[in-house]
Amino acid sequence: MQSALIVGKKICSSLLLRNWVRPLSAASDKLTNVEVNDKTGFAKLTMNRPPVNGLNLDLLRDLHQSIQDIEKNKCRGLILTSASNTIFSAGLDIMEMYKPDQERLKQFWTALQDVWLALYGSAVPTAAAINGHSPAGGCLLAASCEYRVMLPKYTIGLNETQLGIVAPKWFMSTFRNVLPRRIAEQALTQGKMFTSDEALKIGLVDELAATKEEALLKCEKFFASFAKTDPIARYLTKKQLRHNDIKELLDEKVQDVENFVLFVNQPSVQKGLGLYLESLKKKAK
Ligand SMILES: CCCCCCC/C=C/C(=O)SCCNC(=O)CCNC(=O)[C@H](O)C(C)(C)COP(=O)(O)OP(=O)(O)OC[C@H]1O[C@@H](n2cnc3c(N)ncnc32)[C@H](O)[C@@H]1OP(=O)(O)O
Repeated sequence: MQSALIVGKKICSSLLLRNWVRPLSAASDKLTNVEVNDKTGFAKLTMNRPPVNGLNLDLLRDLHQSIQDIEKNKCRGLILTSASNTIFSAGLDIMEMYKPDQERLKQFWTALQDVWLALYGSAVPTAAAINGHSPAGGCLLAASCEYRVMLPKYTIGLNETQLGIVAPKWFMSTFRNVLPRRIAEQALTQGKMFTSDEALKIGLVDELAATKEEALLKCEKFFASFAKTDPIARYLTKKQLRHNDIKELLDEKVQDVENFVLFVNQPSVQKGLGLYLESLKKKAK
């Protein structure tokens, strides 16, 4: 795993946080980066897997570790964002699902479940500064946060049905937690990708911002809105509201992995994924 915790722009060497600092590998190898503002206590968690922040096993494991670290350090807010100028995250790395190694496939799905459980259930207030396109798994991450600020002229949505695949129940509950049920149902069945303006209109994002810096500031302003609330009361309220969604996955975690493995291995699904990958590569040329 290759993520680095940086406090106040420099690697933290205080006694309090010494255990936190995981060994740094070469900068080009880092998949996530955490910077904590030591004045505000807000953590910025940046995904950095070029070109599109495809969520592969390694990035998911890094994300999970970083979320846990932020939580353990009792940061006062977590802002999820991307190092790319145009892509928040392209969602699941389809290469993990196409002609997969079976053991890795299980680990991959388990890692995604763990990231979702940690982010959706986080005790720390969470926000996403969506500074680029955010399809499928990218949208799942953003929607798991409590607040979203998006830059203009990008797209966001759960587009699974357009790929001929079915988003699992917990993807859908995450959407339903943000959107009115009827809009969620239409969007999910159509596999609709929303422009930033459309996303704002339906409430999939809370605000638009002209730049990433402005988006980060707006996320911080959201955290500041909790200044007069008790953090434990705040967390317990969030926990109760999200309890059923979390419990549903926890109760079926192993079965959910089995369902995923079974689904992915179907010849028709493999064929569809292969064609989709080809179309992405053709488009890139
Ligand atoms: C099978 C059972 C499943 C059960 C449920 C699973 C739920 C699934 C959730 C998911 O997240 S599935 C993934 C859905 N994601 C997408 O549909 C996004 C696809 N990508 C795009 O739309 C675009 O790439 C983009 C994100 C809008 C970026 O466009 P841009 O023009 O900037 O870059 P590209 O030239 O298209 O891509 C660069 C490079 O990256 C490859 N790539 C893009 N997305 C993915 C991906 N999701 N997985 C793997 N690889 C991806 C793309 O092919 C290009 O590769 P190269 O040609 O450079 O090798």
